[in-house]
Amino acid sequence: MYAIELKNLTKQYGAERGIIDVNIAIEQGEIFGFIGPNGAGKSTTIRTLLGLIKPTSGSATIFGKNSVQHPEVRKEVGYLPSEVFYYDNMRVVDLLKYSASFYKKDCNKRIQELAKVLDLDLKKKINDLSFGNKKKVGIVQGLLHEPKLIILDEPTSGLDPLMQQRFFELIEAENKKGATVFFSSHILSEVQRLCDRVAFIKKGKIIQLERMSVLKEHSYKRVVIETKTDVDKDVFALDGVSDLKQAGNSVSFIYKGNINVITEKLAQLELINLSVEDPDLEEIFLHYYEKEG
Ligand SMILES: Nc1ncnc2c1ncn2[C@@H]1O[C@H](COP(=O)(O)OP(=O)(O)OP(=O)(O)O)[C@@H](O)[C@H]1O
Repeated sequence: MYAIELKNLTKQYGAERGIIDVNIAIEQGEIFGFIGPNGAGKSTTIRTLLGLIKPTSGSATIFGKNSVQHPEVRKEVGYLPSEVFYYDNMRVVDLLKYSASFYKKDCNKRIQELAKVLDLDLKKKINDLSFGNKKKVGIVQGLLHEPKLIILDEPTSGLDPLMQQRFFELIEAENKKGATVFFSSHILSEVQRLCDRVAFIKKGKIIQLERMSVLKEHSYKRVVIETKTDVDKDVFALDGVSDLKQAGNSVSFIYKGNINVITEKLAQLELINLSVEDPDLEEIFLHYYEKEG
C-alpha cells in the first residue's frame, strides 16, 4: 500500500487552472520532493490530498484511504501548511498542547525536544514571534504526534541556514524511524540532498518524476566563460548545450555530455575567466525536461 497515491488528480478553480491529471505514488518510507515555481500547483495538490479542498476529478489517498471519507487517516499525518495562521494571543506552549489534544496522546516530551532542537521559546506569545519563529511553531505542530506521514508545504521559507539544517536533520531522523515525507519547495538544492525521488510540477502538470540518484548520474554542468575578445555564440551551439547565453565576451550555458567536447572548444579561446559548476536541479528541469511537459 502506498503512503500517498494521486490518480489523475485535477482541480479547476472555476475557469482557472489549478492542477491537471496529477499522478504520483509514494512508497512508505520514502522522502519525496515536490518542486515547482510559484503558482505551479504544489499547495493545491497537497490541500486536495488532505481533503481541505475538493478535487474536480481524480482521486487522492493516504495509506489507501480517502481523507474525506476516512477523516481518521489524518491522525497519521503531520502537516505544515505554507502559510501558518495562529491565535496571536496564545502562548506557544498552549497552542501546541491544544494541537496535541487532537491526537489523544501525550506529546509533551516531544514538544520539549522539538522546541529545544529548533531553539523555540515555548513561553512566548505567538504575537511576539518573528516570521521564522512562527514557522518553527508550525514545524513542531506538524511533528509533535510522531506522524507516519509528514507533509510539508514550503517548510524552510523564513528559516535561517542553521535552522534549515536542523530542520533537515529532524526530517531525516523521522524518516529513519519510518516516517514517509512529502515536501514541496521551489528550491531544488534543499530537495536534492534529502529526497529519494522528486516530481517537478509546472503550470499544474507533472513534467518529470525521477529518482534522485538517476538525476545525479547525469553530469550536467553550468559553464561560464569570459574571453579576451567577443565570442561567436555558435561556437557552443552543440548537442547537449542548453540555456546558451552570450553577451559580448561572456558566454554561459548548461551542458550534458562528454566534457572533453567542451574543453576542446575552450582550448581554442583566450580565456580571462572560467567556471564549471553543478547547476541546481531547477535549471536542469527547466532547460531539459520542459520540452517533455
Ligand atoms: N482559491 C483559488 N482560487 C482561484 N485560483 C487559485 C486558488 N488557489 C490557487 N489558485 C491558482 O491555482 C494555481 C496553483 O496555485 P498553488 O497555490 O497550488 O501553487 P503553488 O505551486 O503552491 O505556488 P506557491 O509556490 O506560490 O505557493 C495558481 O495558478 C493559482 O493562481
